[in-house]
Amino acid sequence: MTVRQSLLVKLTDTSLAINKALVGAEWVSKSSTGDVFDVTNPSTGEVIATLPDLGRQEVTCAIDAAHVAQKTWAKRTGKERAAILRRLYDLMVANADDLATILTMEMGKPWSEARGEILYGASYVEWFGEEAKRVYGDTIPGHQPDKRIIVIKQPVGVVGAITPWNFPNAMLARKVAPALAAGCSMVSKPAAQTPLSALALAVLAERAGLPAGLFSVLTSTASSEIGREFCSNEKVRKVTFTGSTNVGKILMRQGADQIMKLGLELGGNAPFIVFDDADLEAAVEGAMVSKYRNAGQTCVCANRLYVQSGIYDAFASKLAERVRQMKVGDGFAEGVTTGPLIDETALKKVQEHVADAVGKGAKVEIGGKPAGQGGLFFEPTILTGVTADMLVSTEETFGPVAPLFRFETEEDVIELANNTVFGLASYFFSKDVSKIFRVAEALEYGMVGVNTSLISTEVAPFGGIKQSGLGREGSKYGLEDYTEIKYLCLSV
Ligand SMILES: O=CCCC(=O)O
Repeated sequence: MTVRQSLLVKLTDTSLAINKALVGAEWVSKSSTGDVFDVTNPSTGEVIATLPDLGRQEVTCAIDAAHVAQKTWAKRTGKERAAILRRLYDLMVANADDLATILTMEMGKPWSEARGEILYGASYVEWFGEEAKRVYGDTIPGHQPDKRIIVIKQPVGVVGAITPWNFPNAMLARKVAPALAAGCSMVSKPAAQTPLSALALAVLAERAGLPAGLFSVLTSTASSEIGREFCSNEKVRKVTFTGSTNVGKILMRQGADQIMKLGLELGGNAPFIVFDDADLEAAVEGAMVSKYRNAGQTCVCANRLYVQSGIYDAFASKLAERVRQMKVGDGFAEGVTTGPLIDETALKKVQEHVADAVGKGAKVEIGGKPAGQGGLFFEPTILTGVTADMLVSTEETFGPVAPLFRFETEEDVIELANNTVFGLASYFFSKDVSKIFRVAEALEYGMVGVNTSLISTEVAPFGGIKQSGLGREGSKYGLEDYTEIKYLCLSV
């Protein structure tokens, strides 16, 4: 197993680039089958590491270790758990440059954006470390004179986590941090495209003093096999997953026999609404951040931009002015704002969405095609004259394409925005206070950004309704999702 020189030479601390998987207490360089898989840099297509391709045998080992380790961990005080998480947070910040380099190499996003993700991931570790000391219960006045009722919260136990490639550090950090804070253990399976960031996090967790066995990182291409084991192994008490709605449904079905506790952060189809009375500059800035962050590969990315007739042309032209200044390329190159898409399938989907829209009458204002000389890059794109019969209206594009729909009234746009099975993030821009409350309450979404698209933070509950998922990540609610409520009834 190897990590290639092209990655190692970019690191200050090369021991963060690991070519082994962490199974319980053991770093393993060989799978039981001997299978391996390559990790490639999506900007160059070059192989940067070869890792053991683990299967069911290693998953059960990791779960067994997590089961044993969790019992002791749960007995530690919140303050002790907090101290380890604080050390992990400090290590993540101290090593942010290297962690960002590993992330950009395996995922492609611009290095400064990758560094931002590391700090974002670290913020969850800091937050949940602090919250570890505040897993409060409750007392309830008894229902009979001799009765006293006490509510306590206990860790759910072993958690299986499946995390995505688009935020290889932050999505894992915001699962493992609350799990550990609550007294759970975690067996994680990062996306096969981006396992190196997860392994680096495990190295730092070990350095922070996390007891062995509590946090495994399984490198594998066998996602469905591992998901099935998570859902059917009786030692696992919760499965947390960030990814597609289709896979979320499969996990729900597979977990049914065990009544598995599930945390699901699934697909979105975010509406981004600009009313005539919006602050135009703020709306354009919001669209830039929401639409083009991570080359549009974010579950909370604006997918459908609804712009009211009176401001449509001005918004389209100002947005195009900003998009024209964007630079596509390798995430390590100076001034690059947009990296590659993750793979060929992603590129094909974006091309298909643009071709479908154009075929049905949309106009490409800017972009609209793969960028540069081949590879996985796609030009930041704006489509105008977009209508509800186009694929961009119903499916998540997951690419740097902003389709601008025109609307006339508040009632119309609420209906259009809610006309989807998804309910993750939504955004709107208006200066009218009454309208702000009306629209925010009418949007059927777990998160609503009002005059801002910067909604992701460790202090707020991130999550969706409808087919966008179950549970919340971040905030006090994110910790509660890793606890069980037990009530004690005392006769005195
Ligand atoms: O893609 C999913 C999550 C992105 C975020 O936390 O802002």
